[in-house]
Amino acid sequence: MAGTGVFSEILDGDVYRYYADREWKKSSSGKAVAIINPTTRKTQYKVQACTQEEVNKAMESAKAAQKSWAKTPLWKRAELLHKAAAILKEHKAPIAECLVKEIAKPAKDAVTEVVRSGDLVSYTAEEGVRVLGEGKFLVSDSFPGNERTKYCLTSKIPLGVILAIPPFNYPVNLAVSKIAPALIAGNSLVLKPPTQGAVSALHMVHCFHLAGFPKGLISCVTGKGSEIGDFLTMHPGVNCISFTGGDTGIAISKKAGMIPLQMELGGKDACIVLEDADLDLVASNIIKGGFSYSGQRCTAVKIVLVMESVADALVEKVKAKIAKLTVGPPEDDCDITPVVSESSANFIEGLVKDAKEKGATFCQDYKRDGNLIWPLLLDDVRPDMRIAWEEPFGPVLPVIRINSIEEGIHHCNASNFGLQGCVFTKDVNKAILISDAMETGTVQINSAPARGPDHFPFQGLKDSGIGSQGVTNSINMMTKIKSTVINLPTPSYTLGNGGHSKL
Ligand SMILES: NC(=O)C1=CN([C@@H]2O[C@H](COP(=O)(O)OP(=O)(O)OC[C@H]3O[C@@H](n4cnc5c(N)ncnc54)[C@H](OP(=O)(O)O)[C@@H]3O)[C@@H](O)[C@H]2O)C=CC1
Ligand SMILES: O=C(O)C(O)COP(=O)(O)O
Repeated sequence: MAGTGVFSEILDGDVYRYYADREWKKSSSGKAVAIINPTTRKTQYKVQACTQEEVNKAMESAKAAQKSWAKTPLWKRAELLHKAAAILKEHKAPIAECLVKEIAKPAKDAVTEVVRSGDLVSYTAEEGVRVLGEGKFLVSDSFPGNERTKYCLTSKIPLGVILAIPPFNYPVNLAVSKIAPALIAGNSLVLKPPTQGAVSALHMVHCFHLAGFPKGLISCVTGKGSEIGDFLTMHPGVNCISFTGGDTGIAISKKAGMIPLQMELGGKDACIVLEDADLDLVASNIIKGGFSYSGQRCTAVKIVLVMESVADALVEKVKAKIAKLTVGPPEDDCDITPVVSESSANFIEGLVKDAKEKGATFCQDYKRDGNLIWPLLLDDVRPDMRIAWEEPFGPVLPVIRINSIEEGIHHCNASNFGLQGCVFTKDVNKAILISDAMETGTVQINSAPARGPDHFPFQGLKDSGIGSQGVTNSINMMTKIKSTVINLPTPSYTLGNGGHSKL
């Protein structure tokens, strides 16, 4: 159970402690932040509201700890990460329980998130040993005008202190996808978990604590982003920010100093359906892509752009599948569970009302009970409706009927987002042309958008992000290249087999 057994030390009365200097601490603020269970809409957990002084202290400790961590052999860093991964997987049940209670993730998906996170940490340890164990050797005579007098040795060095800020929808997985690359590369890390999801994240951090990472290397400071967010992101002790979330990321990137940024932000992933597509395959992927975790994924299918000639048939197939989705509490492992907050449900409802007023066809009746919104397919959506452009982050999916592929591509590219997209057709040549024309970080051919497998590059164009994630890219992003150049007084050429260089 959450907060019991090995996790009992992270709880103080009914408030979870924050983590710094290898200790679980109570904030001197004396204040707590409530975490509301999306299903019951009652306070489920409480976490510390950390102060600016506590953030300062965590930054100082992170800076000091990073220096000795960078001197720890790579294989030892990897060993500790493997240990943390095993502990995380061993404790998947209590962590999954937190995910169910804090963010209403369906029970089975909650377990999957923890297991996937353990796998990600192990994979990062293995990949780090390979990627960071190699550098480059360059010689000067390949550039015009140079003799072979300079040998350049490059290696990847850590950046320092990484600030990691994940969103509510994957508070464990999108935290470890930042923590593991940071640590394997020799950085230290300060984590600011999302408020909804903070307790799951604290349990995950305790698994790293149990693995034995040194004092100060990892800190987890809790509190509302609106209160401590700016102080964290503008802190002079931060050398890199890895953020996943919404428009907040755009504001952060304007305020942050001259440090590397990794931003994974929102998306309006389009699903373009051509006339020759396998409509059963499309319908299954629309269900998986549009409605899993109630549409609260940045990579969710957020708009279907289907050729008019097959639209009726596709809509019928999707309707039939929606009718089979189970709706209810995450504990019962329902397909559709309450969205994360009342304000999110209100926002979704606003998009639905706007579509209604402007004449969209409702394939189901709109139904809502508290934060629970029944899955809804909106047909005949037009570009003047908000839902054609805005991401609901909920179980509501618009369909726009198109008369040409160009129309579909135009709609996709007119979006301010550019995360992923997908195209369904049996004609692979057409699919490649469409993929090239879509202004998104990834295009999936004949499958719904998805971030995983976690070692694949993951990036957004336009307002969807800066940089690229995925295990290898994150390791590279959290390092910098350092060169050492050996300057020879005279050119030196190796002559190869049988040759003799006169010294
Ligand atoms: N591209 C991607 O991979 C993903 C994108 N998203 C996008 O994120 C949005 C929903 O997620 P949500 O968690 O609500 O996103 P938010 O941007 O609201 O929050 C993300 C994180 O930022 C923190 N935060 C809030 N304000 C600040 C601030 N001023 N400075 C620093 N940090 C701050 C939040 O903390 P707190 O919770 O305390 O407010 C949370 O940890 C959607 O738009 C979705 O598309 C979501 C997941 C993945
Ligand atoms: O945060 C998100 O929504 C993602 O990064 C999507 O991940 P997924 O495609 O694995 O759900």
